[in-house]
Amino acid sequence: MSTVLAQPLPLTLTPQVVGYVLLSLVVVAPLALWFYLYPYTAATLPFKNLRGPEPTSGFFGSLITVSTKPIGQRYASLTEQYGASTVRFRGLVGRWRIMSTDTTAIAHVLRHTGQWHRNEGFNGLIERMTGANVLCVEDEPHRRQRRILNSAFNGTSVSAMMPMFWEEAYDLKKNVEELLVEGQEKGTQVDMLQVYVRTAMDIIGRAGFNYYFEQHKVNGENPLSKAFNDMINGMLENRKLVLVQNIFPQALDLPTANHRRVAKSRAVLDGIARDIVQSRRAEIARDHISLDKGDYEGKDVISLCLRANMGASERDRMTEAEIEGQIGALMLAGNETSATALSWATLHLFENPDIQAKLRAEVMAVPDDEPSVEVLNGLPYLDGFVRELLRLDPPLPQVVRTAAVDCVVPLGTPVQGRDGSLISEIRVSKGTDFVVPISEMNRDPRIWGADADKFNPDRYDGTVPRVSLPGVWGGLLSFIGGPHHCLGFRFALLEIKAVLFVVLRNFAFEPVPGKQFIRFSAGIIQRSIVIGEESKGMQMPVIVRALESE
Ligand code: HEM
Repeated sequence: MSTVLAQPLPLTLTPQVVGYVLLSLVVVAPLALWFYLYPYTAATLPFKNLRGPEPTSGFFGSLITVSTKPIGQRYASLTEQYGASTVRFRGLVGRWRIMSTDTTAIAHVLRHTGQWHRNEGFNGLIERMTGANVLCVEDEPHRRQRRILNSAFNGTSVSAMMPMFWEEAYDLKKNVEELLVEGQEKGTQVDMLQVYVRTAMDIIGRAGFNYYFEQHKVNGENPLSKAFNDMINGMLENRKLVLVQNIFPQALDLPTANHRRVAKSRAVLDGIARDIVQSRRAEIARDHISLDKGDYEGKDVISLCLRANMGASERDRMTEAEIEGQIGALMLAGNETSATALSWATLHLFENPDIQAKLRAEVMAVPDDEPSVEVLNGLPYLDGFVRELLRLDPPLPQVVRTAAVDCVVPLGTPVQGRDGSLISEIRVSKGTDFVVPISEMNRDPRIWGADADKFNPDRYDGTVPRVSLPGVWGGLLSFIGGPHHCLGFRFALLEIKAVLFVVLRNFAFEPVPGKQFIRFSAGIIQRSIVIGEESKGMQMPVIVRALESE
């Protein structure tokens, strides 16, 4: 038995020892981290046989090369260059990404939500802003929340929202009329994106939780929307921090000024959300609202969720905090998406006067100012226009999934590896990102033909045979597919059609001379930026003329 070994080592903090410790912290630790992030992950990469570009930057990997290309062509050059539908490249801080245009691989990743989660940093960001809602939870909590929410977004529930969509669309008409300068026969320049953002917020407030934002009246200064916008700006303003948070979600806990601002706005948002849910619950308890009533009252998403929750077993229910959290989720998911789509619709209208005239003729021929859902959905050219709009300009040009476990992705068409062998499935390790290139798939000439980049609402007349993409709607990926597919896709389609119906019957759109647009996405949404006016952020200036004046 050795008593010597049990003695603690005699360690005196001499300047020399302190020097060694500091040296290891300053030199050895970063070296070890660098070695792990780059040479080690490259050597042990399970899919190193896949082709792909070498990184151009240690921090950004190949992201700069990819993201400086126009949306819709970001990955096409990679697939062309490497002659493969599936390529690998480095993302931020050495993290590996796979990008695939193989429909089997995409369908597999979108369907297998137990293996493929949304990015951890993204989920963390959303949760910090709006709570643990459907936008950022995974696995069992997601299935549970989604089951309750589905009842509010099925065809019947969304059709019942139609009277409210009409009210809001006609409110938009009134607001645009107020913006038009009298006597300007050639029309007035209006930023239609601003108009649509306010309308979409009004719509989501009423349809989502029976709340009146009245954004046009209050100039966007409603307390809830103000707290919400302030929170988003606080979270996204510091772009460097956003990048770091994406890789290290722990950075969300740093006591920065922006994070304090987010916490403050979040407290306001939570307070209002709590009041809203209590009011909806009180209305149901008083049986003030009956779902049998023919009117719109009580059919908002939160009221429907509360009812579905009451009917669910305890295990399947949403918690109080989860229900309140859906308010932020709806504001986040249902505002800019629809508004951006409408602003791109306006661009396609003024860029294609013939299409604008044909579409106007179709909607003008409808005798009713507020047609039924069936009549609206039965307008073939409007339907083709909306499909073409969401094909060419999906508000979310890509989504990214991250492997939650080591797993395998099958390929429909094998690709040739670096060693010349054929790869028919890809083994990936936990933490690998998978990019679903929505825009590229929606514009792929192999699927859509040689004129894939052309805006052509007539391509849906049923005569062109084409491969269907694994999306929930229209054979497109715009609302993606699988258990995380857009919950609000029926809602968005009716909303967009109702607004287009009203604006086309009342206004004509022409381009503002000299203004050219680029499609830009630094984050999630594809925005419209005017070349030379980048500092103004996203906008859609257009010349608007009231039709009665003709
Ligand atoms: C044209 C408009 C819209 C487009 C193109 C769109 C597209 C998408 C896409 C691509 C996703 C998947 C995101 C991901 O998983 O990374 C998504 C999710 C979602 N969308 Fe939409 N969206 C639109 C409008 C709306 C509206 C109006 C609402 C609500 C009223 C809504 C509610 C949601 C929700 C709650 C999710 C999360 C679903 C889940 O993870 O289970 N969206 N949307």
